Amino acid sequence: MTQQFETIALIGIGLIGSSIAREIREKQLAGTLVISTRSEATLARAEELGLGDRYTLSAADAVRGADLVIVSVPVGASGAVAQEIAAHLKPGAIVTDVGSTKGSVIAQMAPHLPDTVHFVPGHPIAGTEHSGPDAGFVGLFRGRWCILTPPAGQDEEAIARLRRFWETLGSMVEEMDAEHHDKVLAIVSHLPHIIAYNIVGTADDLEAVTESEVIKYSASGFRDFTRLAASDPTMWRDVCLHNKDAILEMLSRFSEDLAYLQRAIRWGDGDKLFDLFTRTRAIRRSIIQAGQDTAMPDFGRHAMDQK
Ligand SMILES: NC(=O)c1ccc[n+]([C@@H]2O[C@H](COP(=O)([O-])OP(=O)(O)OC[C@H]3O[C@@H](n4cnc5c(N)ncnc54)[C@H](O)[C@@H]3O)[C@@H](O)[C@H]2O)c1
Ligand SMILES: O=C(O)C(=O)C[C@]1(C(=O)O)C=C[C@@H](O)C=C1
Repeated sequence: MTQQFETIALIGIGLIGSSIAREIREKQLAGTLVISTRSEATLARAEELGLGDRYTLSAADAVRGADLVIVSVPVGASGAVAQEIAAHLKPGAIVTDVGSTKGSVIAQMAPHLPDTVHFVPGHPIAGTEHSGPDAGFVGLFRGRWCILTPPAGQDEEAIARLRRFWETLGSMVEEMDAEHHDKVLAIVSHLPHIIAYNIVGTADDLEAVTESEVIKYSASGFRDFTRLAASDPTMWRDVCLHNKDAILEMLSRFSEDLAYLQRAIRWGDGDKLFDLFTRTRAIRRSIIQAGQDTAMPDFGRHAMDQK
C-alpha cells in the first residue's frame, strides 16, 4: 500500500494504539512511526513487539516533525497530553485522538493546540475487553465505524486525509458533532458497560448469600455481561466521568423503562412483556439481516437530540 504520512506519532500504545501501530506497519502507511507512552515498562514492551521505528517516553519529543499525531490514552489524560505536545507540533500537522467521549476531549485538548495544526477528533467504534500493547491486533477496525467530530470550519483536506487513513484500516467513516456523538455512544456503548459492571457487582455481592453459585452457573447470559465488566477500569472510570450528562440522561430513561418492566412483572402483565421482547428481538434480527451486526444503529438524530 502507499505511504500516507511521512511521520506518524502515536501517544499511548494500549489496545487501540497498538492496533493502529500494527496496521500502519503492515500497510506501510508511514515513513516513520514514533511511539510514546508514559510508562517505561509499556514502552519497552512496545519495542519488544516491534510496533514502531522510534520509541520515547516524551510525548513532546515524539510529535516533533510528525504529520499525523494520534492520541490514544484514557480520555481523562487527553488534556495533559495536549498541553505537553502543543509547543512541539509541526505546523500543518493533523492531530487526532481515539477517545470514547468527544465533547470532553475537545474541551480538554483544543485550548492547548496552536492554530497552525488541524485538530480532527475521532473515535473508532471497535474494541475488546483487553488492554495494553499485547492486546492489539490487525483487523480490529475492519468493517467497524469510525466517527470523526471535527469542529465547524476545520480544514477539509485534513479531514479527508484522516478519513482516508481510517478507510485504509477498513473502517466506515462518519462525521457528526461531538454532542450528538456523546449521546449516541452513551446508549449504545457506555450504558451497556455500566449495566454490565452493575449486574456483575450485584451478583458478586449476592455471592455471600448463595456461596459459589454465581461462578458455578455462570455459563449462561451472565457470562456475556462478565466480558464487558472485565474491561479496563481506568478507561471506563474516565468515560463515566467525561460523558456524565449524556450518561445520566440515558440512565434515567433506562431506569424509567426498567420500572415499566418491573411493574409488568409484578402485575403479571404478560402482554406487555411479550410485546417488548418481540420488539427487541426484531431489532436484533434487522441488524443481523442488514449484515451489520457490528454497525452502529441509527437511533434517529432528532429523537436522540431531544432532551
Ligand atoms: N478499549 C476499547 O474498547 C476502546 C475502543 C475505542 C476507543 N477507546 C479509547 O481509546 C483510548 C485508549 O484506550 P485503550 O483501550 O487503548 O487503553 P489501554 O489501557 O489499552 O491503553 C492506554 C495507553 O495509554 C497510556 N497512557 C495512559 N495515560 C497516559 C498519559 N498521561 N500519557 C501518555 N500515555 C498514557 C498507557 O500507558 C497505555 O499505553 C481511550 O481513550 C478509550 O476511551 C477504547
Ligand atoms: O466490544 C467491546 O468489548 C467494546 O467494549 C468496544 C466498545 C463498544 O462499546 O462497542 C467500547 C468502547 C469504545 O469506545 C468503542 C467500542
